[in-house]
Amino acid sequence: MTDEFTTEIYYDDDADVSTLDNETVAVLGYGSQGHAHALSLDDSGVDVVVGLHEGSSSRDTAEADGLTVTTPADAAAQASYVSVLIPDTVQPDVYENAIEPNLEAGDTLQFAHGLNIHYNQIEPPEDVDVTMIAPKSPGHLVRRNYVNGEGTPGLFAVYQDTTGDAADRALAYAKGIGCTRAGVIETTFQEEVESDIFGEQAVLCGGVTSLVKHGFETLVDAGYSPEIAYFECLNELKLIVDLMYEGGHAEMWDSVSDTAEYGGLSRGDRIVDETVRENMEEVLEEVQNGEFTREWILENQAGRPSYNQLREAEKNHEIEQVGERLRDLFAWAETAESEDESATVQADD
Ligand SMILES: NC(=O)C1=CN([C@@H]2O[C@H](COP(=O)(O)OP(=O)(O)OC[C@H]3O[C@@H](n4cnc5c(N)ncnc54)[C@H](OP(=O)(O)O)[C@@H]3O)[C@@H](O)[C@H]2O)C=CC1
Ligand SMILES: CC[C@](O)(C(C)=O)C(=O)O
Ligand SMILES: [Mg+2]
Ligand SMILES: [Mg+2]
Repeated sequence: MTDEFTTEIYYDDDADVSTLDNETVAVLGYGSQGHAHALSLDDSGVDVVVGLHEGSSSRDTAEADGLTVTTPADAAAQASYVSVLIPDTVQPDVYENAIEPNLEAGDTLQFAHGLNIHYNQIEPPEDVDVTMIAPKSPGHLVRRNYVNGEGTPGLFAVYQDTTGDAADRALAYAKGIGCTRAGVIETTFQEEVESDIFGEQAVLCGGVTSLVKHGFETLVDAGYSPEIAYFECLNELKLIVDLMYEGGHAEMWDSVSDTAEYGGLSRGDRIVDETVRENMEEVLEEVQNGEFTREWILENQAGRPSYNQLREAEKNHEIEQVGERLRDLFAWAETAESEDESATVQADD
């Protein structure tokens, strides 16, 4: 733990996986986060049971990975610690039908994202602990980092502590999936939800793909080749972001040419200008006042018409076609794939 920051950060020395020695952890879902948590907890010596609905396509994979799989209701009944790692939109229904009837006093109900608790879609009984361990990473990288002996930063929050042990148990879980190797930051459900949804919309997923597409389209419309535009606006972005990840903006500015540095510093704010900042503030407000979540719930109730349309348009964008062809041609794709396979092989071992 350190007191140099505005919030607590917990590391390996602050957590003890053996806190979970007498518990069974039910991991509900075996998707992006679910497979990573279940496999890493299992490797860390925690007793894990995976809960998947009848007919689930993930069932064979989880069983082939050597895990015990049962239904969500049965997993919740067996466990004293229930980690809810199914899509946010199905959680309220699964909670009502499979989890809530099987919760006992003193159990832990845990999330990797606080949406359903914060926006009151799930209202747990008062006699259970409610916690959150939210890795700040896509699940597949959480697992890859764990297998490689590295850690993934995560957020940690306690919403309800009836046992008095909620924090110790959640930190034990965080250690079991490798998060305390990198650092786990204490927060609240509200802060996690609002910052996470804003971040994925404005910067990480929505903002960056939109920036990339606008850059790509600007070059292609001006007559440059789509392949050049792909390398310039998408492929090289990873390499630039890798430098920012390692040493902040300074390391990136240091590594690029003076021409790029002057051009970027003098032009960047013209591209992402004050109107973008105003748009970001609007998007944040829609998250804070619940408008986005209401829209998302209604979208699901209607069968996801807009979501499907947006996905289709994204899939059909020229940059995706060009990228698919280019990635097939180049050696680095093979290297990345074989690295992934070796991580999976080790994970399966
Ligand atoms: N994706 C990420 O990296 C991150 C996700 N989170 C949070 O983690 C949670 C899980 O997200 P994510 O990992 O993306 O989820 P996924 O979409 O990857 O979860 C899919 C899994 O859930 C199963 N599933 C789907 N519906 C049901 C159901 N009705 N009952 C039981 N199992 C079901 C699927 O089974 P099948 O496909 O076989 O039907 C599959 O195993 C969410 O709260 C999310 O916000 C937090 C941080 C990052
Ligand atoms: C950035 C998207 C994310 O918030 C994540 C991987 O952290 C998610 O919800 O998947
Ligand atoms: Mg996130
Ligand atoms: Mg998210």
